[in-house]
Amino acid sequence: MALKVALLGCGVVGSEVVRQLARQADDLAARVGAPLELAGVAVRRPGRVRLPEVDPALFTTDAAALAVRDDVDIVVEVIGGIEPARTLLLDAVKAGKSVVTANKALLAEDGATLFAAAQATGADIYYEASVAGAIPLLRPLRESLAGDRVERVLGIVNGTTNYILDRMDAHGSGFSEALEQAQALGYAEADPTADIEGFDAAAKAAILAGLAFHTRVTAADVHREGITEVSAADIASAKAMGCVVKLLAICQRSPDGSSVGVRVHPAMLPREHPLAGVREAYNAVFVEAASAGRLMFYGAGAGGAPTASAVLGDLVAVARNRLAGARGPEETTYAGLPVHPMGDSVTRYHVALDVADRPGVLATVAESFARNDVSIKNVRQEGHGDDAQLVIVTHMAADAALAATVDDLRRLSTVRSVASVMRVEALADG
Ligand SMILES: NC(=O)C1=CN([C@@H]2O[C@H](COP(=O)(O)OP(=O)(O)OC[C@H]3O[C@@H](n4cnc5c(N)ncnc54)[C@H](O)[C@@H]3O)[C@@H](O)[C@H]2O)C=CC1
Ligand SMILES: N[C@@H](CC=O)C(=O)O
Ligand code: NA
Repeated sequence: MALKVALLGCGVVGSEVVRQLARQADDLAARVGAPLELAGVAVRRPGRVRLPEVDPALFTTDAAALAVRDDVDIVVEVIGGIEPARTLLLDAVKAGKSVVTANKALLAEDGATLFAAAQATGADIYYEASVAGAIPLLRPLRESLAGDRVERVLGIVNGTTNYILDRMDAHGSGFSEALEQAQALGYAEADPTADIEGFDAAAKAAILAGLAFHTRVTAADVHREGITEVSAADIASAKAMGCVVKLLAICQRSPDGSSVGVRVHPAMLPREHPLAGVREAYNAVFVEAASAGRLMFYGAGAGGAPTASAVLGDLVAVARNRLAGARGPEETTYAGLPVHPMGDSVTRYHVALDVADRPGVLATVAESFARNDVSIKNVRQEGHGDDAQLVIVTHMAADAALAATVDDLRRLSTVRSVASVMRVEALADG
């Protein structure tokens, strides 16, 4: 007997899910052990969706009714955002439906409620597409690495911002032009503020940290900075240092293991760093585990077809579970580790200062760093006279110490302005 699938949302990802379901119907049926049949497709404006693969009678604007209909076994949610997606999925789970979703915003805001409801009814919630699109990452973290101790997860998890930064770096494109291209290619969120201000990456970081450290982490716990402040000058400065600028998500245990840090911000990476070569809308994530060592996951992080691949992989998995009367592994949050404040995070920094080119300037600047316990790795001067700029790279320092140093520097009469402050991530301190 066929398993009936309700599709909620039919935009970039949803329409590709429909196409793949139709194209691969026989193979999917063979893999699952039963055909997967669309029970209905919930859309906002039916007249605007042109999909010859779908019987027009299957379109509905009543997502709420479709999600709990008796004949529906599996609900696939690709609407996005918090509401109505949360209510739709909660009702579906309470009605015993298996759920597949790509909605990281919802999972990072209120995954706990959904998972608790799923536990109560024994329903599956799978969400591989929600982080790093097509890349199998969540199931490896949840299942393959369940016997190891993950120490750090670091990566590029937003395709839109990687596309923009890559275009600015490699083609000299302007920010708005590159964003428009990313939107046209189907990479951006419905409101691209979610991408460029780092909300999307922060939601993904929360999901990754939760799985990696067996701890409940929400988007609100994540330190978030987007890329709107990254200027062409920052990118040029990075280039001069042999670096590129990337938006990174970093989830890390504290050295004593008693807390975790979860942050999203632009950072400079040396060009030889494996993440520096991640171009266009690709994503890549390092997972560092005690026994496995360093693993790297790379692939298409955004776009209709790649994301549909992850959705269909989950669909097959929950369908198989359903037929077997089984359930996928649950979220484990037993560790309950606190998320430490950004000030306690430790990394290196690149600081560019517009200064007066006169004797003693370097000494006053160096004193500010020393006073705050931030050790300087190297200093270089660019320009002379009124155009002089000091570019300083530090060794590892706490974020709070660097912030205090920058406050100090702003008060120095010899420093005209702090032109740029950016974190520098490398594989090892040097
Ligand atoms: N586009 C991408 O590359 C990726 C997207 N995702 C996630 O997948 C989800 C969908 O993303 P896209 O397809 O790109 O967005 P989209 O904006 O292209 O599609 C969403 C669709 O849902 C429809 N919709 C809104 N409210 C509805 C309602 N009440 N009932 C029925 N339909 C409704 C909209 O009209 C739209 O067609 C989001 O959660 C997004 O974060 C995840 C990974 C990659
Ligand atoms: N807007 C997101 C889509 C995938 O999650 C991105 O650009 O990465
Ligand atoms: Na994924």
